[in-house]
Amino acid sequence: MSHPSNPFLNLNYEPAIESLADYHDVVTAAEYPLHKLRWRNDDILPTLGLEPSQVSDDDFIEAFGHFRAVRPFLALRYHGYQFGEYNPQLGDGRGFIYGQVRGIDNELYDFGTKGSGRTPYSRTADGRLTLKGGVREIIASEALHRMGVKTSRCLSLVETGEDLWRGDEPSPTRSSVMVRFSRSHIRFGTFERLRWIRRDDLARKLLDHVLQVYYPHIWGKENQDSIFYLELVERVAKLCAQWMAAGFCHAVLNTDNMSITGESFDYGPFAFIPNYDPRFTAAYFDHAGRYSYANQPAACYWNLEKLQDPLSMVMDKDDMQASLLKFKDFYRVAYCEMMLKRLGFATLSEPETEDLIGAALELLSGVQAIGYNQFFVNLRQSFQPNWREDVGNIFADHDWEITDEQLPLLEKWREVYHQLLIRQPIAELTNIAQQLQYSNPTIIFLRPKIEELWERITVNDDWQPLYDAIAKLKE
Ligand SMILES: Nc1ncnc2c1ncn2[C@@H]1O[C@H](COP(=O)(O)OP(=O)(O)OP(=O)(O)O)[C@@H](O)[C@H]1O
Ligand SMILES: [Mg+2]
Repeated sequence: MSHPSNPFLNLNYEPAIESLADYHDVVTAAEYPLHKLRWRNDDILPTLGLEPSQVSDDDFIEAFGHFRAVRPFLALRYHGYQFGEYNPQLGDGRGFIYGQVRGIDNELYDFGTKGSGRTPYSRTADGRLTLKGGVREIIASEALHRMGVKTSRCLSLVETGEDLWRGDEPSPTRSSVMVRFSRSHIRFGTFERLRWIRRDDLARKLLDHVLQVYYPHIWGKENQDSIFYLELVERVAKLCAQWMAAGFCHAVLNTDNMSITGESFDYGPFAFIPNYDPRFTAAYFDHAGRYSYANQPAACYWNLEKLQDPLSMVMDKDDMQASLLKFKDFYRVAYCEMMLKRLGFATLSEPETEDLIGAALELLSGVQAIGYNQFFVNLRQSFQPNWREDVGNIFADHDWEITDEQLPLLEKWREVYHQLLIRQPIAELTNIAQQLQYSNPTIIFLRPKIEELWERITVNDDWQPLYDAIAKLKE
């Protein structure tokens, strides 16, 4: 059954990482008893120069379920620090690069699989992805994308009809294979492996590749390596700030899950925080809270610092350390920018920004009954131009359970917000309302919500609630 017209098989794939030869193994895809397309991300197709109407479900299944090949499948080699311990036995154990293709934005993108079968790096594991794991990854990436986080997306999810056994899901559980659309699958751990095998030459070659493809504005400049590391620090700090503002806890910030492009990916035991609790920890196995919500900036900093070891094979370490010290400032600027937007403002003066964010976090921290993202949704939905007229109008009809002792926290926030509104011209109020809509999607994917959607799938095989929930992100 050949489909010469399948648009995915006719894209102009580029042998980018493939031509470098030293960073992958060629592997084969698993064959499955079933191929049911459960998710196709039509939002991504225009970036590939494709109209959704030109691409059939069968096209998706042929390319990303049967894995009809255009280029060789490449399982990438990498190591990584996992919860602080170096692990030289990693690598793509259940995925490969299906192909790399240039978007109409002229950026190079990866189609990377997850759950596509065993590879030389699978160790004792099955090379598979659970259907629930696939669904959760779709939810995380779509929600984060909507909230302005630089993230990979899921291009497709195909259910594959196998029984899988997992400790963290009622088993047997259903299987799937996902194709992820991402800027790059080159991880910090890709460089760490080169240090372990003591190959300065390969580190140089890989870094040149990274610069040419993902940092072309730096490539060829004097001090290009130094500028690269500084920009990576900035990108990672910014990404981390985006997670924090979104109330997102990634849960597994190991160096094999850190992209060299500063893009967020690999959504396993992640969670959106229910309320503002800095110690919130998403992974049940993270007993020490290493990757708790509030530890994420420190974890990213630690990962960037560790990356200096392999990069020092080709560039100066003291110079990198000096750049790393700027992490905090980059983080702060990006965090304030994101939070301000969520609160309705494009820019404010520095003291105004500090006051507003400070009052919001004090309120959310002191009144745990107000959900973190719920607060921003309530703000979006309650905001009225008449808030400017009288502080008493602000959240006048809220239904949060607030005790008398907690009331001053709300009063304080109201006061700060009111003062800011007074200083805005009246014409600015529509911009605030728009900004609130833009930055605060009304659907929040807390764990009970995800479980509810999964329940409908697992009990009734009803996928509509999931599709509806994701469509709601567009509002
Ligand atoms: N079911 C599995 N079969 C084979 N290898 C696996 C399996 N689950 C995880 N691994 C491997 O264990 C390591 C850590 O897994 P982790 O969950 O961070 O990555 P992943 O989710 O598999 O992939 P990615 O980081 O690309 O999203 C990776 O090398 C991964 O390939
Ligand atoms: Mg991973």
